[in-house]
Amino acid sequence: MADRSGLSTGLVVATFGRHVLVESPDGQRRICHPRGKKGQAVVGDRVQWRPSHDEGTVERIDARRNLFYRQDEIRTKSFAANLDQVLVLIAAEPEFSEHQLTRALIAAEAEKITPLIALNKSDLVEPFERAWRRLQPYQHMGYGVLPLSLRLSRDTDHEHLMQHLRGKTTLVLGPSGAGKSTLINLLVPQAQAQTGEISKALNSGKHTTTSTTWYWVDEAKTTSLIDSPGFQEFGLHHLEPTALASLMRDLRPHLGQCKFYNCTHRHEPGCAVISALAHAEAEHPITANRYRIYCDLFDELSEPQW
Ligand SMILES: Nc1nc2c(ncn2[C@@H]2O[C@H](COP(=O)(O)OP(=O)(O)OP(=O)(O)O)[C@@H](O)[C@H]2O)c(=O)[nH]1
Ligand SMILES: [Zn+2]
Repeated sequence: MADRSGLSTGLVVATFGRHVLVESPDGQRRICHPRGKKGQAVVGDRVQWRPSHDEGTVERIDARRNLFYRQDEIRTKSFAANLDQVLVLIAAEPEFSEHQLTRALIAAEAEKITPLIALNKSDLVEPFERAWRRLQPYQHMGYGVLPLSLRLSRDTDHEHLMQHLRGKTTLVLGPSGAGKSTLINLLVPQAQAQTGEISKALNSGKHTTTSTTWYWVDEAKTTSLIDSPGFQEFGLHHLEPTALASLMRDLRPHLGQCKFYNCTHRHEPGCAVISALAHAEAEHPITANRYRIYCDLFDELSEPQW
């Protein structure tokens, strides 16, 4: 419904280039174009839009609770907003990257939302045990790890997943081959149809294919998933390198205990983080892998941005 200024509210459910698909509270969807060069709306944005013919223009983007960036080799770009949760789906096979996992956890921590890790393919017993062991430090840090076998235990997995997802907007992130499509099709059986509809709407408008997409899981529209095909890594460039350690749950307990108040924890004498590295049995251990990832990210965030 339009207000007196002629503006209607809506939710951005897909994006394609600078154009967005906006869903009205009554469920109607239409393509909206940005007004001028103002900020780009992303999936999850609540917007004020104005109809023009059978399309519309986005006039305003409502204040965001949070904003997430994705990154590839070339650039960083905002792509999702107003999330409640990030679900990192990894699997026994292919072997997951701790670097990617850590980036996801840091991106979520920076926005004060709780990430959930799901480890798929528990039917592949040996690789699963290996992967589970690799995740032990993360469980120790307090992250929940949900074991799944989307192939063998669909019904129980469905129930367990829903216990975590119900009532929330969750971004699903997973490296290729972990089972992300399987998971989305399990939770949103009509996902392919929804995507088909979106492509149709876009093709008729001569737009390119959609990237990030919002799916309603339930008819009452209380639970939703966001899928972003090809999405592998969060962009972290909006973070200061000096903020990194406080966003890593294993490093955080050591902060404030280094000799230098502005310690970067990379080479300084009397560094509590470096000293924790040497003591695997400490109350808050730091693994060599996590420390290396910290150093890599510190360097990455210290590089100038173009
Ligand atoms: N063994 C086993 N295989 C599974 C399980 N879940 C999914 N797979 C298989 O893993 C492969 C990848 O699953 P997809 O759902 O296509 O994975 P994806 O993450 O969407 O991968 P991309 O399409 O490459 O992005 C498929 O061959 C699935 O059948 C599981 O629980 N156990
Ligand atoms: Zn230090």
